[in-house]
Amino acid sequence: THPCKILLQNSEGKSMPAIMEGGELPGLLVNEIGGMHGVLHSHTEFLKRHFYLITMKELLEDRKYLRDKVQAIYLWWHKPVVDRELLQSLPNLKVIANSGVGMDHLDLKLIAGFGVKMANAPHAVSNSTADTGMALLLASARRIIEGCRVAVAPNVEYCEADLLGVEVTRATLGIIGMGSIGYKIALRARAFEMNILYHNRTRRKEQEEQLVGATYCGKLESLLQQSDFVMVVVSLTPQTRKLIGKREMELMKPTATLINISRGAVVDQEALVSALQDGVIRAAALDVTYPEPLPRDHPLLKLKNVIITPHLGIKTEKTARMITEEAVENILAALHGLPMPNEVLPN
Ligand SMILES: O=CC(=O)O
Repeated sequence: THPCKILLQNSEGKSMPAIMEGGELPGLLVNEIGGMHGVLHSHTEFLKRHFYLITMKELLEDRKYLRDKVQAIYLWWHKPVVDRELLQSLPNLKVIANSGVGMDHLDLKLIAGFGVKMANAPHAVSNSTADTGMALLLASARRIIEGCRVAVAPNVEYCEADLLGVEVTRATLGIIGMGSIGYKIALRARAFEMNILYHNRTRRKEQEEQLVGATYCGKLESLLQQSDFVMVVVSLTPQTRKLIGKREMELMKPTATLINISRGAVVDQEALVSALQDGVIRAAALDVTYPEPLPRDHPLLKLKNVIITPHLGIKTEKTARMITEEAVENILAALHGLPMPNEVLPN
């Protein structure tokens, strides 16, 4: 057990770890409590067992006292925005914990330059994100959204052939990115008897053994050429920006479906619109786009062969709770000078 788990367990319902001088709880800055961009109301009791909660509004109203008190920030859904001005205004800030795995919204070098540590929450999110990927795959293959529209609009005329979908069982799934989410997708795909290919910077022999029968494609091209479904699961970095562009879509089968559950910018969206309009690929299912949400007049919203969901990836109540627990573990570790379970370093 990580030492922080012990800290958490000890403090559950009992006395809280007193970190600041005089036994005060350390200040934790959050954007707001509840509302559109705030930590969940239902998590505040748990957070308050460990921290003195401070919202951005309170911080801006108070100036000195609260600024000195803040030792940690918990970013809920990318908020508050961490910029130089905020970092400069918090002299005792030691750690920032992010409520998810992707850190592309943060300037990691800038934050590290202030001597502030960072953590993400990779374990909490992997199951629910993999579920979202499979949900999109199945919905697109079996035309669930179109079918639903037909079913609820009683006067719509349709012929059976219009709703013929693609068979998922024993189809080939190409997973781009074999991290913890990619692995969970492969586990699910195995239950659908899918033929699994994956591409990753480095070969993951251990995962291959556990999955039995997942084949490594050192070349992305080879995965794209063979797959009926291509699932994008890599994090967004300068190396993966527009990883899937015109050329990559042209390598895919015309019957193939592209599913993106990572970040919109990993796929070249203009190239995707053309590929879908021209029948270069069959369909796309996207949980992520750029920007989010798309402007109402965006061409992707007019295409019939696209499913778009509003970044639902990690959104279940259980995952949200686990994310907050993982964040608290990381923050407590940093504040106690212990190794953080999920420290993220600038690369
Ligand atoms: O988008 C979700 C995450 O980064 O975990």
